[in-house]
Order: sequence, then structure tokens, then C-alpha cells
Amino acid sequence: MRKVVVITGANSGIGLALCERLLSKDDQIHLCLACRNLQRAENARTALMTSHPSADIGIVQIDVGSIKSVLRGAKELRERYKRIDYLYLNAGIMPNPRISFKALITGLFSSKVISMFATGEGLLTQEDKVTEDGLQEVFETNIFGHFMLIREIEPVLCHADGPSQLIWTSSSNARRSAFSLTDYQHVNGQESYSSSKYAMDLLSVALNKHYNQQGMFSSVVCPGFVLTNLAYGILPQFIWMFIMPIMWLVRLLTNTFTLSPYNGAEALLWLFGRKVESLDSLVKYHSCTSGLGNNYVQSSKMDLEEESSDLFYQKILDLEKEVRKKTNP
Ligand SMILES: NC(=O)C1=CN([C@@H]2O[C@H](COP(=O)(O)OP(=O)(O)OC[C@H]3O[C@@H](n4cnc5c(N)ncnc54)[C@H](OP(=O)(O)O)[C@@H]3O)[C@@H](O)[C@H]2O)C=CC1
Ligand SMILES: CC(C)CCC[C@@H](C)[C@H]1CC[C@H]2C3=C(CC[C@]12C)[C@@]1(C)CCC(=O)[C@@H](C)[C@@H]1CC3
Repeated sequence: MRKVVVITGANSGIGLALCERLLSKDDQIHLCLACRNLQRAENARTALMTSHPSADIGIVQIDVGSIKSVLRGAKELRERYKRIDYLYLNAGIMPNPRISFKALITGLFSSKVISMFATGEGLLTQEDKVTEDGLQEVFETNIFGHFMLIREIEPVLCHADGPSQLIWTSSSNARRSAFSLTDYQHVNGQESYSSSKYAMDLLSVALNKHYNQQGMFSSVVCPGFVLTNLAYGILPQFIWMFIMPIMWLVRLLTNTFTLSPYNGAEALLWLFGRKVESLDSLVKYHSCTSGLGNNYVQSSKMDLEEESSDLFYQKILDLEKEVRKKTNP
């Protein structure tokens, strides 16, 4: 029986590189590209079929920034698949990022220079907005839309014939101080990305607590810093290309400058086929690339307490109830 692998945000960057790498690892899988834009998804499928002509690839339209679209897409998934073995929750945004050059220069001459490059801590702010669903866009796209998707396809994820895995593309930019339980959507503040990724880490821990018994396991990954459309929103592509030699030098300092989507997908690929008993719920799996360009995976304990994860889970369940009431009064 073919393993069914669904990937959100599969049409570009890390998601698309993951598709390529999964097909090279196991050409017997059924891949489902869950994307918001059908044309971009078709282009991705064409590119994947060129390198893997016998690949079995489906497409489902899901905009994780819209509850209506998630409900429709989830219904299609339930109807199409009896079970889903892997769900990569990878789609994500960082809208209107701004670099603090002052913090960058100060950081360069401080003892925190390595961690600054590894996490981007204190270097970026974003401008968020409210969606048609009345939620903060970064929160809804990066977290809540994905959470609703999981809840909606629960019957095909939790099945008797073997465990299923959820794999979240989180970030080392996830930071406790950017997140607040009383403002978990990050209405007040300018670090919505960091907050959403921290919320993702908390949610993954809670999902393990509530779903492991039912055969569903959740892990979080940091792909490292990768040059994708997300990074081209921070600085234009030609500037990144221009400073590439500096970035290779930075890679000698920190193994987290993975730079290419291929390298960034390392930990996401590593989790595919892993025995679920060997996974640690409280750990983040990082894609790393050495100065010589070798890829490997490193794990690190996350900076969180299970109690906060429980409290956040309760809040997200309350929000789910509220949203369902609005959608289906
Ligand atoms: N690049 C980096 O350095 C890092 C990235 N990450 C994370 O990796 C993930 C992938 O990003 P990356 O590959 O870098 O960037 P890309 O912008 O290349 O990929 C993002 C993907 O998410 C999709 N997406 C965005 N919004 C939605 C939505 N509302 N509904 C459905 N799909 C959507 C995009 O689709 P579309 O093409 O239609 O916009 C695209 O396919 C993100 O979660 C990001 O936060 C984590 C750490 C570092
Ligand atoms: C290397 C150059 C000379 C200067 C680049 C400075 C910054 C723009 C980058 C340094 C570290 C980068 C980084 C990210 C964005 C760009 C930087 C701040 C991320 C926050 C992007 C999204 C993520 O999820 C993180 C893992 C990245 C961490 C590093």
C-alpha cells in the first residue's frame, strides 16, 4: 500500500525541495500538494514529474489563511484518502519584514553574534493584519489554519493500521519572549512570526499528549536559514546573491545557514520513516549544513514547559469552538 504524504505550501522553497527529496527516497509514495494557488501547484507537479516521471502526485487546493478553504480542502482529503500517513505542516508567511540594522551592527560586535545569525533574534519585525475570518493573518496561516486542518482530517490521520506523523516547519526564531498566552495571536507587537513559531512548538507538544494514544505523533523542525521567497521578502534576491560569499563565511560560524531549500529540507526528510517511538516530543529537529557543505540533523530541547503547552491548547480549542460557531451558526 502506498504511503500518503500531504504537504502544505509544497509549490515552492522548502516544501518543493522536500517533495523532490521524498520522491528520490521512496518513489512508491503518493504525494499530495496542498497549495492555495492551483496554477503554482500545477507548475510544481510538472517540475516534479520531469525529474520523477513515474511519480504519483495529487493536488488539493487549501489556503490555510482561510477557514472556509481549509474546511473545503479537508473534506476533499477525507473523501480522497482512506488514511494519511504523513502531514507536513509547512506553509508559512512572514509579511512585511523589516531589518533592524542597528541591532545587526551591535550584534556583530557582541558575544551573541553566533546565536544572532542562528536565530535572527532581535533583528526582524513584521507588520500583521486581520483576515476575513477576523484572525491575525500570521497566526491563522502559520498555526490556526493548520490546526483546523488536523482537526478536520482526524479520522484519516488516526487510523488502526499504523501511526501517522505530523511534521511542522517551525523555526529557531520561535521565541518565548515574543509569545504571550494572553495575546497568543500577537495583536500587540511586531514579532508575529516569532510568536507564531513559538505557538507551533507549544501546540506540537500538546498534540502529542492528546493524540499519541490514537496513533498520531507530532514533531517540529527548523530548516535553518534558507534562501526562499520568504527570505526574498526580507532583502531582494540580487542582494542575497551579492553577499553570498559572506553567507558562506557565516556558515563556518554557524551550521544553521543551510541556504538552499535542498539542505533546509534535511530534517523534514529525516523524520520521514522514523520510528515514532524514537521521537522526542520536547525536542526540535534542526537541518544543519557544515562549512564544507555536509548536511546532518541536530536536535535541541525546546524552551517551553508542558503546562504552558496545555494552557495554549485549551485556548486554541476555545478559539476553534468560536470559529465553528461563526462558520456554522
Ligand atoms: N526560509 C527560511 O529561512 C525559513 C523558513 N521557515 C519556514 O519554512 C516554511 C516554508 O517557507 P519557505 O520555503 O522558506 O518559503 P516560501 O515562501 O518559498 O514557501 C512558503 C509556502 O507556503 C505557501 N503559503 C503561504 N501562505 C499560504 C496560505 N495562506 N495557504 C497555503 N499556502 C500558503 C506558499 O504558497 P504561495 O507560493 O502561494 O505563496 C509557499 O508554497 C514556512 O513555514 C517558513 O516559516 C522556517 C525557518 C527558516
Ligand atoms: C549575512 C548577512 C551579512 C546579513 C544578514 C542579516 C539578517 C537579514 C539575517 C541574519 C540571520 C537571518 C535569519 C533569518 C532572516 C534573515 C536574518 C535575520 C530568519 C529569522 C528567517 C526565518 C527563520 O525562520 C529563521 C530560522 C531565520 C534565522 C536567521
